[in-house]
Amino acid sequence: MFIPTLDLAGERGEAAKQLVAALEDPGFLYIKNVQGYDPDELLKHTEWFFSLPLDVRMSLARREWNPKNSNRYHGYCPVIPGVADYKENVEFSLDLPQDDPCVLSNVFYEPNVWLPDSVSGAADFKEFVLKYYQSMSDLLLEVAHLLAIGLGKEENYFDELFLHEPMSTLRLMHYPLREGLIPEAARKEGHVLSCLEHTDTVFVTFLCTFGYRGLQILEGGGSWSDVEVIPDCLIMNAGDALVKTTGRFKATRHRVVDYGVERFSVPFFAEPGYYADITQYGAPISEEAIALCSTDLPNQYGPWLRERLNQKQFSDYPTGSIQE
Ligand SMILES: O=C(O)CCC(=O)C(=O)O
Ligand SMILES: [Fe+2]
Repeated sequence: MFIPTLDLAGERGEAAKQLVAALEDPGFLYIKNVQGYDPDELLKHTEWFFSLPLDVRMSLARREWNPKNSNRYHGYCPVIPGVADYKENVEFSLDLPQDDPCVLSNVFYEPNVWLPDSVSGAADFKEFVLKYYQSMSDLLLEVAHLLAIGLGKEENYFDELFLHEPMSTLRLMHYPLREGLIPEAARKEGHVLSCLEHTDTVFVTFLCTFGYRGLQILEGGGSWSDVEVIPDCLIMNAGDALVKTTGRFKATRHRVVDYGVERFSVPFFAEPGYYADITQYGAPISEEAIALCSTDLPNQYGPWLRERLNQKQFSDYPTGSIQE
């Protein structure tokens, strides 16, 4: 399948048109010339985290996986035995001060969890994660501006979504070599999957897969197509919240095939603020948008996300784990 490339160093009007066309179909694109994006540095820090002893990683685990901890939404999620997805990840969001009213009242804004400085390398890791998070947040704003221009609106048309404590999530992922029995649910069309087919729930995702193959997207005709790795480009895809917000575009289904090699990837899930109204930007025109908008789900992003995650039943968010 042809996946177009958006060049952020190119002419903005042209880039805006390309962005809209790519989000329409195939719903995936490459982005090149992203400021602050250095995959080598990102891989170094990602590998560092997952090479820590399991008990150190588990010290950041969400309460679901480590009852001693209070964090429910951010932090570490280990490989879950018996589950078809075979991955571990650690997640970070906006680093708000502990006494911020959002932090005190809302599980989605709970503080990030960090390793103590006594763990050698932890301070560097934190500094890098915050820096990368900021680069991806800046990228989100630029993409939102191009999207607005491409739709014939004022550049700041979507800004309100992201002005107040955006909930974006940075996830560092590791797919270790599989051990033990492979659950039947992980076997599809002669492949073993390490991440099952899904759409992303968020606005858009900026994904780094380093040099690793394995990512596949579902084509209109129903067959799966490999997403080729292009060095120095991020992969971007549309999520359910973009479809709901704009009433158009395509949250393309994707999955990861296990080729029997260890794999790392880093998605940045770009998200509106908890209270952002995600219904106000346009009447639904795509079939998918009509389906997403016709439900009686909440219109504010945070409550909507909670419902969607509960509906989708991802293995890392068991129902109830992120209730208020
Ligand atoms: O690991 C990848 O390449 C993709 C991961 C993914 O799709 C996700 O975490 O939503
Ligand atoms: Fe995904």
